[in-house]
Amino acid sequence: MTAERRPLIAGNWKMNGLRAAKSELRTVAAGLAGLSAETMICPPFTLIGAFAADVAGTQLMIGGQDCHPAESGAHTGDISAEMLRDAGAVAVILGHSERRIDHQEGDAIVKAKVKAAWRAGLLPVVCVGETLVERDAGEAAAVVTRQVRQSVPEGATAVNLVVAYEPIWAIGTGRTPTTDDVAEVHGAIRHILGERFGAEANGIRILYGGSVKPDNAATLLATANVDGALVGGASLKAADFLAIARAVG
Ligand SMILES: O=C[C@H](O)COP(=O)(O)O
Repeated sequence: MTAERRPLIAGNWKMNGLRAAKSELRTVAAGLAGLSAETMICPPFTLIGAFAADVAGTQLMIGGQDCHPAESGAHTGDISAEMLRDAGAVAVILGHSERRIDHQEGDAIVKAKVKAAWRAGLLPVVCVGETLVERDAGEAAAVVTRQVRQSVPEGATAVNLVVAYEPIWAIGTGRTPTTDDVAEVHGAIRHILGERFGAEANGIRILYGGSVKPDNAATLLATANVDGALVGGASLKAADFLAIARAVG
């Protein structure tokens, strides 16, 4: 991490959480005072409005987990970036591997969604990551580089883009790459961002995600070019999420 990249610890609740989970959110918001990291919780769509109202005035931000590329229209079941913004979200996770796999989302649609996020004034957190087969074939850096090239539109800057590296085989499994492997892939992401966006790339935050827990957070967060974490399971427990946020040096 560098002085020019403020660490971001983001929690992705995925399809978890009912209204009663507000007490967990309040515990998180109340525990953030004095932390150096920015923090964000991305609950399911159904909780965004209530959560955003609840944390107003605190340093905890609320984000969405996906959006449709269009502003409005005949897209049953979808949510636009403008709707997220209207509900109180300030950011949106895009291209998560669970979206890429469950909903067959490719880089082109992710790119269109990033443009939608920018149109609505949301900060996109663009997820990339390799499968275990690709990792074992030595292709992790190449796969992730291609995803960044094809998922991120022209016009990315230090303030309008966050990238999250999430090796698919590390998500929810308790397995993590070695810090050398994380550093290699984050270095590759920084490199392709630099090729495309010049000096702006030095300010773009690159998060690591995949089985981040209180006991491994400090090591992962101290790795070169790791500017924060995208936390799944451990973000559902306020104590664990706060412990991860405190692990930022
Ligand atoms: O978006 C978060 C990731 O998919 C990581 O999930 P996890 O921390 O449960 O492995």
